[in-house]
Amino acid sequence: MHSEPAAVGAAPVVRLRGVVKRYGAKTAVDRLDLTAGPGITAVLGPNGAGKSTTVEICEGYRRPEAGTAEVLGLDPVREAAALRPRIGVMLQSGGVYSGARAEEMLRHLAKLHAHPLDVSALIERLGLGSCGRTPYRRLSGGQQQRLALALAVVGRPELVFLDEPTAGLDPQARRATWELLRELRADGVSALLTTHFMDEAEELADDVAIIDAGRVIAQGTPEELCRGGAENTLRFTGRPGLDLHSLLKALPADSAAAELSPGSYRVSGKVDPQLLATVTSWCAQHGVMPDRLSVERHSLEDVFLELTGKELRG
Ligand SMILES: Nc1ncnc2c1ncn2[C@@H]1O[C@H](COP(=O)(O)OP(=O)(O)OP(=O)(O)O)[C@@H](O)[C@H]1O
Repeated sequence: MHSEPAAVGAAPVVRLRGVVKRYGAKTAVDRLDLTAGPGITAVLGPNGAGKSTTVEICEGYRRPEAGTAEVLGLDPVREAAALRPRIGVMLQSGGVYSGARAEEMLRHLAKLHAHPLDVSALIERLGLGSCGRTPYRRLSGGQQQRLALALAVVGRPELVFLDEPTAGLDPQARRATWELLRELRADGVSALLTTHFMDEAEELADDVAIIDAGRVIAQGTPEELCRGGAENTLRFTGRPGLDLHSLLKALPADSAAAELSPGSYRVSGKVDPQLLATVTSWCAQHGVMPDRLSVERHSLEDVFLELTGKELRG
């Protein structure tokens, strides 16, 4: 289920090959291959899968023990001086002087770039208007996080790295963050983000890479992953006690049918238009009116669970 990113033919913004990173005896990243094209790439994985380490390697903060890393065609460690002005990094709170005020910091950083975003609009967009003059240390956790995002993008980088950009934000701030990232994408800014939120990946990402135990185990658009990773389910209600052996005889060999509770049926397998037609035609032959007939597509969450055997939050 490994496929190239959405923008086929476009130069990758990130290309990792055989990357290994160990912390003592612990192999955090294990011969990892990842190609991210332009647009938004979400990296999903259970706790401890190696997501942050992978992003830190791309940012040039960690040097891999083996393998190669290329970001915008450059080596993030050896060519850091050339790369830094072209990327944005969302730092955790440690990177900011605690007495600095939000707006001052943004205006200062904007001046260092040739084509910065409009600072006032960015402050407004991220709901930082009321705290523009507040020293950093007095901002709430959510405000500090939104400011970190603003600082990462104000210089209009070609590529921005975001490690769990919306963790801990309220729903409104999450939506505002998504909208900002979509606008930036339309403006040609690419993003590589880690997230624990499936809806974030489904809403935002052009491409999703699922990491487990230090390796990319699946990659594709959310649609590709949902289509390729799992079977779908068809549900209907009818009168209780239908002859499921007879129904199964009409269905392809790899299908299954069950009466979950009296009168509530589930058919699983390769649910395609042909299977749907077979079920409804079998119902017609047996005088059954299939009420509440629905086809449920597997979500990214189902695919993730199936591939990793783990919930997103460990
Ligand atoms: N500085 C470090 N020293 C020792 N071990 C580390 C260090 N940083 C990470 N690890 C270990 O390496 C593995 C991968 O960690 P990493 O933070 O990259 O995973 P992650 O997917 O980002 O996890 P999470 O979702 O919990 O943030 C984990 O087992 C972690 O405990």
